[in-house]
Amino acid sequence: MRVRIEKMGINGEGIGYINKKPVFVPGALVEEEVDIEVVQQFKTYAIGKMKRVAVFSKHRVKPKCYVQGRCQACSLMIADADAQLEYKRDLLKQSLIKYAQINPRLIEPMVGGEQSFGYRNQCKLPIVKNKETGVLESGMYIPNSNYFLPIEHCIIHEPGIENMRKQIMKVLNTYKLRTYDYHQKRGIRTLIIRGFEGAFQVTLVTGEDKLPESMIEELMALPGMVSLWQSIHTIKKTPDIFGKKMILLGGESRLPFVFDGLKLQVSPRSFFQLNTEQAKKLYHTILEMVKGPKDLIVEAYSGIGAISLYLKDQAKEIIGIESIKDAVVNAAQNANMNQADNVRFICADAGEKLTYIAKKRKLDMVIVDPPRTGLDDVMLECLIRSKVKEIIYVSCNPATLGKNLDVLCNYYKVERIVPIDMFPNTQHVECIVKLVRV
Ligand SMILES: C[S@@+](CC[C@H](N)C(=O)[O-])C[C@H]1O[C@@H](n2cnc3c(N)ncnc32)[C@H](O)[C@@H]1O
Repeated sequence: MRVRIEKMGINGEGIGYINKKPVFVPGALVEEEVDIEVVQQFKTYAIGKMKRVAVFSKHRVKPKCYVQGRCQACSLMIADADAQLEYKRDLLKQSLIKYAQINPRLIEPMVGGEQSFGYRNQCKLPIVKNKETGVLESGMYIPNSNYFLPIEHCIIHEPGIENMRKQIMKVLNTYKLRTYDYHQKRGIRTLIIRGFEGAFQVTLVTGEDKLPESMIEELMALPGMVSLWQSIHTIKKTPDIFGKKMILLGGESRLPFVFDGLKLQVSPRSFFQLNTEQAKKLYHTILEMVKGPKDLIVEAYSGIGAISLYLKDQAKEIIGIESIKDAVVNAAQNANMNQADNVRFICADAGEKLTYIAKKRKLDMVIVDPPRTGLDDVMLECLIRSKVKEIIYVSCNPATLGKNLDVLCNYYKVERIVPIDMFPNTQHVECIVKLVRV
């Protein structure tokens, strides 16, 4: 069956129509005509498997990665960089129109980056033993399946991370570690590496294993190893990658780095932006939107406090709220290291704590940077009741952003929408929205 692709979907698939019913075709691009086989039929849509491209998009390029299309992380790698920016802006536009009837003219051009590859400063990869060779391999589970795809080399990770990953895997294999066994609660589950400028923090997520001392020494001797952790994680079905128990195996407990003049440090379980260069543009745009001195700014979902500290000269007082304790401890130390006496951090649920603060204090501005799930009802209710004059909403999910804006736009006017390409080659869309109370 031949289908013309009309637009891109949120997972980076092409969308065409058969008898007005949308068909999602992974691997197809807008303006292409593709021959497909319909492999799944649902009431309101279908899934098509591409057999052949009959008419190619002028933006199609040969993917640089040998597992592109199989690992499914970089679905837009088959398009040139300019087309990717357009597709993502269009995805954002579709969501904001669908959920919140936002005027698309407010959406500015997407801010691209210089680096389309080698930008990711962290990897989180499951480890599985190859049944034929007995070798431990790091890779990815294909979404919605149990199929493990070993990834020898990922061109999205920073080269230093990839180099470290290969060296660590060599050591793990020398010591013949086993893959995690749910019954025995032993073995290795995941390898997490975070790195900045040649310095690395590594976490081995395992069962209740006692790791060999000589292996720890070998890992600590790897060039650039600054901080080595073990995370004991024995819960079977959970989206959490880290376990509750963390053991420092060697080196520093935190990874220090400099971000655009700020001295920062981060613990394994704390969040920090994955694309350092684009994060500078993200923060710079927020700074531009803050516009001048305020009395009180609250940053909800503040991670290690980087946005609050970036804005430290913009307000008499800044309060960050974050639910992960390690991140709050990092943030407080980061404030100290940057002599930011006017910035403090609280460990709490953002919606609940902001509700409490808003009852006592007048808020000039609230910055929210929630996870993909967006703002919950407590936070939305609080923002509406607090009558805060300005909101800056940093979003990594156009769908939840759209749904949240639908509520907020009864009280706020959208002033600017700036999409930033934090994850080139993937379908992920990040953007910043400035809202002003009507
Ligand atoms: C997208 S990150 C933003 C971090 C930070 N703004 C930055 O730029 O580095 C979202 C953060 O929200 C935190 N978080 C998630 N749910 C939360 C909640 N209910 N209350 C407070 N913080 C939460 C996460 O731990 C994470 O650090």
